[in-house]
Amino acid sequence: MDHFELKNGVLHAEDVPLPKIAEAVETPVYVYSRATFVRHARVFKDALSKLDNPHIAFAIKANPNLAVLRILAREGYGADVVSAGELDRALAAGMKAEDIVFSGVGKTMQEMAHALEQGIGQFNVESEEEGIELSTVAKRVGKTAHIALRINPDVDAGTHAKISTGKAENKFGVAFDKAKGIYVRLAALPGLNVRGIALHIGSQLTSLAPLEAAFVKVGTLIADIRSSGAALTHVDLGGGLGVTYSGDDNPPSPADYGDMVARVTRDWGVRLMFEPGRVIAGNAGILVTQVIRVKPGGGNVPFVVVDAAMNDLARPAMYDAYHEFVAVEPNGQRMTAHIVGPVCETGDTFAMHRETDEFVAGDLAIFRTAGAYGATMASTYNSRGLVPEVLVDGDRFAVVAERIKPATILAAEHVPDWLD
Ligand SMILES: Cc1ncc(COP(=O)(O)O)c(C=O)c1O
Ligand SMILES: N[C@@H](CCCC[NH3+])C(=O)O
Repeated sequence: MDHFELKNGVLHAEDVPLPKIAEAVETPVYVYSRATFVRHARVFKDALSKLDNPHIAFAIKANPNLAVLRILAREGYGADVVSAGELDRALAAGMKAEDIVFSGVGKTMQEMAHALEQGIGQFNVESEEEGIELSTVAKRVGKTAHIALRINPDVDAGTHAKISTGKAENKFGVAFDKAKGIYVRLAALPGLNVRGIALHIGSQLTSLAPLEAAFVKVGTLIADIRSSGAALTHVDLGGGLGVTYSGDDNPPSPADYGDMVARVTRDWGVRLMFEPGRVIAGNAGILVTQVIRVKPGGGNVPFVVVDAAMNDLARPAMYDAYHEFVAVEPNGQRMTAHIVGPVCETGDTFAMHRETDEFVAGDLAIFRTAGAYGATMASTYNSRGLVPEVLVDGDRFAVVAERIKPATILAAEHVPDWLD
């Protein structure tokens, strides 16, 4: 259940009719529900209630909007960041530096220094080389870097290849069989407090089995590392829990996930950390769009051309992802159509042969489950603007990210004198 429902035949975000937002802000526009974010944050936290003081760091790559981060900060969430830009957003939203974890294979030394100066809680170090550089930077700025070593458990997460992160051929983490040696060597370096292990095997996981398999491997590694005399007090289990995009999906519930984690980690004696992204944000947002026109297509299946495109919502083009597409004011009739955007790419196709509400030019529609990896992955391809974001709270709403118009982007470009 989310907070985007039909009331008197019109889709609402909480208590706000979507046509009202479309009229005020124009389309396309991302719309978020504060109540849904809060509910998801609490459901996930409750699912971990059997654990002793778990740390939850929202993976802000999923939705870095400042207002969204403020909601989660108020729910006691920290952040998982992958760049200095994300770090600064989390801080700007009111998240405490000590509650922030810095992941990513390509942290630069400047980013490391910046994060240390801010007092960041933990670096999830993804290679021995990175750990050595971090030691150098920590000494230089006179701070201690608390680190977890990200391991690559080489398990198949059973998700789309482009969002799988825990197979040996993926770029993330250090090889499982090298982890103990790297851990022990990094622990001897100055400026580092090597305190734990991190892992994250992939996103949109619809089964707990690969997660459990990876966590069991971590259990053996913990014992192995401790047997060498090294201390290990923290384990970051990452994110990855899937959400429902279509009725055919059946992702595990946060409660089932929490039970599995409690069972597998019972004897670890560590503080557990989590990095959920999609499960918090996915169904807390939609993309509102308007039908530009309906044109005939081959085999009598029409194209419904909408004003949103692959540059606004990249997931269907990148991962063949399914997003439910429904009318804001359904007339009760149905049609089968291809749903496409205006961008000049064949891949700018949201759905083929989709059975959906009947549409004519001018109708409003939404793509559901667009709150995670939606606005944040937008680009300006085809010199289109960046879609605005609106946050709804009960019967009020606010623009929480403005539309960046093509003219603004054009104004940031310059023709050098010597071209004249
Ligand atoms: C290191 C890391 N942590 C957390 C996440 C969040 O994942 P999800 O949105 O699937 O929960 C990701 C993205 O997959 C990630 O790469
Ligand atoms: N962008 C991806 C998820 C990436 C996860 C990052 N490790 C998606 O939309 O599904």
